[in-house]
Amino acid sequence: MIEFKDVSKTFTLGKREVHAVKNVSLTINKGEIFGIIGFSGAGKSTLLRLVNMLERPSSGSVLIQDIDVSKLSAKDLRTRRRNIGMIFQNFNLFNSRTVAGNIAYPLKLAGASKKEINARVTELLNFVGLAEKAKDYPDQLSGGQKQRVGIARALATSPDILICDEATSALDPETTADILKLLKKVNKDLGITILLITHEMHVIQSICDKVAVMEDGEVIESGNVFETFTDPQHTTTQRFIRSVQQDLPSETILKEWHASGGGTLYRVIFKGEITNNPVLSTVTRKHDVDFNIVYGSVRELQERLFGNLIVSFIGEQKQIDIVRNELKTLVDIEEVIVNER
Ligand SMILES: Nc1ncnc2c1ncn2[C@@H]1O[C@H](COP(=O)(O)OP(=O)(O)OP(=O)(O)O)[C@@H](O)[C@H]1O
Repeated sequence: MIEFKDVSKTFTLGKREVHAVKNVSLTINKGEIFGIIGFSGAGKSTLLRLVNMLERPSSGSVLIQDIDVSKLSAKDLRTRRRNIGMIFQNFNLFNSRTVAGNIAYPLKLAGASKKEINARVTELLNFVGLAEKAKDYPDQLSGGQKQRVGIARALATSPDILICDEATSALDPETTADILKLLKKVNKDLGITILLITHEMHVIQSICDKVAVMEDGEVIESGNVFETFTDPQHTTTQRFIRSVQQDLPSETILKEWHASGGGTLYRVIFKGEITNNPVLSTVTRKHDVDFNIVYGSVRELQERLFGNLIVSFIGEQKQIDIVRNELKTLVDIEEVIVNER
C-alpha cells in the first residue's frame, strides 16, 4: 500500500546539509495502523510529507498503491492527494466556517453537487458523533470535538489512507483515548489504512499494529508492536517503552536490595500463552528452590498477555543455576544489573 524504498531526504541550508531522512525502507500494508515514533527532529514529519507528496525524496522512491509518487506530474499529484486524508495536532480547521462547512470544503473542491455534499456531511457528522454541532463554529468546540471535525473532513473524499500528524498530542488523556477509539473505528469499519506519527508511546501501544522507531533520520527498529514492545533491541526503543511501563524497581530500591544482601535479581518475561501457566512455581518446586517476586506486572498488549517479573531465587546455587537454565527454555530470563540505566 505504502512503500518506502531506500528513501533519503536532504535539505540544504546555505552550506549546511540536513539529512532529515536516511535510507528508509518500510512497507505499510493495506488495512494496517502503522505508527512511527521518535523524539523531536527524528525525521517523522519529513517522512509524512514524502507520503502526502509535499516533498520529493532526494533519492529512493515512495510507492503508494504501486505508483511511484515522486514521479507524478503536478496534476496527477492533486488527484492522488484526494486519496489521502490528513489530520493535524492543531486541527487546522477554518474558523470562519461552521463544522458542516469545514467538512464540506474538500467535497466542494472535488466538484461534488450540493445534494451530494449535504448527504455526505450528515453521514460524516453521525460517524464522528457530532450531529448536533453542524452549525457551530470551531471556536465553540472542545479540542476533542475539533479533532472529530478534522477526522470527518479528512474522510470526506473517502480516502484509502489517513495520515495522522501528532493528532492527539494537544489533547488530555481522556480525550486522547476517545479520539484513538474513533481512529480504530475508522480503520475497522471503513478499512482505511492509517499512518500516524507520534512521540507518545501510549498511542502506539493503544492502537497500532506495527511500529517503526526513528532516530536521526533512520528507522532503527520496526515490526509488529507486540514483538517490538516485548523485546526491544535499541536503547531508544527501550526509553520509549519505559515511558509507559516501569519495568524495573527504581535504582534506589535496587541498591537497597543489594546492600541488604538480597542476592541476584532476575527479570523473567512471559509472552502470550505461557502467561497462563505456573511456569515459575513448577520449575522451582521441581528443583527444590523458592522464589520471591520483588516487582512486576502482567499487561495486555494487542490482545495478548505480557508479563514482566523481577524475582529472586532462594536455595542452593547449583539448584538455582539448573532452574535458570530450565526457565531459559520456556521464557526470557536475564540477570538484573544495577545501574543498567
Ligand atoms: N524544510 C526544511 N528545511 C531544512 N531542514 C528541515 C526542513 N524540514 C525538516 N528539517 C530538518 O530535518 C530534521 C528532521 O525534521 P522533522 O520535522 O522531520 O522531524 P520530526 O521527527 O518530525 O520532529 P518534530 O517532532 O519536532 O516535528 C530536523 O533536523 C529538521 O530541522
